[in-house]
Amino acid sequence: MIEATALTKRYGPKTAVEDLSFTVKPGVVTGFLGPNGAGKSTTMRMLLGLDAPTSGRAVVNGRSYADHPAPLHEVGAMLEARAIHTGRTAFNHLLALAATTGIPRSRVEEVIELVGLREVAKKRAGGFSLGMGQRLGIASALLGDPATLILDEPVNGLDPEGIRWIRDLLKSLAAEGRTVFVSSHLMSEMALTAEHLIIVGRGRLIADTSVEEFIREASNNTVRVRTPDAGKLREQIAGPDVTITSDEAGVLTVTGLSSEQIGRTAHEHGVALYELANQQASLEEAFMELTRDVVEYQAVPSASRPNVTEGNAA
Ligand SMILES: Nc1ncnc2c1ncn2[C@@H]1O[C@H](COP(=O)(O)OP(=O)(O)OP(=O)(O)O)[C@@H](O)[C@H]1O
Repeated sequence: MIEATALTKRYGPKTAVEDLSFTVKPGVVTGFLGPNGAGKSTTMRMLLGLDAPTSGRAVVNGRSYADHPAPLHEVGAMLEARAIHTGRTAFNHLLALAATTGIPRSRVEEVIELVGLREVAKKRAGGFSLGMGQRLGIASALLGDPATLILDEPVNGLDPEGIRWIRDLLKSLAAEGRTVFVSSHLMSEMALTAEHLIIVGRGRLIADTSVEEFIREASNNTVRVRTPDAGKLREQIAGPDVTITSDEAGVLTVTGLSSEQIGRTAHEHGVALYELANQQASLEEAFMELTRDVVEYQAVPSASRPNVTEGNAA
């Protein structure tokens, strides 16, 4: 379990993280999402005791990282996959890390197997591809068999096979009851990997939601209706919270009503429907919309900001 409470980090005049509170629970993969510069890495560094918060608290399993007697067994982390001794072999790199905390050689062999690096374990890590470097980073994180994993952008730069591998690994680690907290700036990737999402923009919390809920909101009742009676249907479904547009003869795009409500009204008034379909915004679009609002909110003084009702955007 990871808990951030009113976490704030300032670098001089720059506020990287502001009043951020969230909880990451064990058993599911939690995605930490936000555009570049949103404060994800800074938050992760504070969770790992690598950066001191200006104010607020970051604890893992009830204690700050530094207060854990054997932190490698408690929290495994991968912040910069390339932060490795390039002159050493992958095996020796892990062995050196293990030796500092009394982890046996057999565990090194185990994690090498687990991340699929057996073939190249005796090669110098300096010659590794980005994907192999990421695997080695994950092997280091897993070395102490920790209950909590914190990984910063582990899929960055990986090929589709590598991405799928990490996705499956993270899910299986969570299924074992671990806390898995993984950052990304790609909504589409997180939708496939995570069950829960903490979304940040400009250092602040934007959403703390399940992926399921996010997807449901993203598909926020825009319905495409094709009918030979568009004029009549338009009259029947019009209302104060309903927006109806038409870019094509005989086709209406409706927000503010569900497909069930439209279908029922059409039936009651004898309007034939040729098509009635929920339109789902792509997750990436929904994510950009969500984070764009934060940028606008920050950039435009409130007095000149138009009064936008949430959920009514065209
Ligand atoms: N040591 C530092 N000194 C000054 N500003 C910093 C420092 N570290 C981070 N920042 C700033 O704080 C903000 C948040 O950075 P951070 O790296 O945490 O974001 P991020 O969400 O991880 O983004 P990215 O995916 O680009 O790494 C950025 O504007 C960044 O420039």
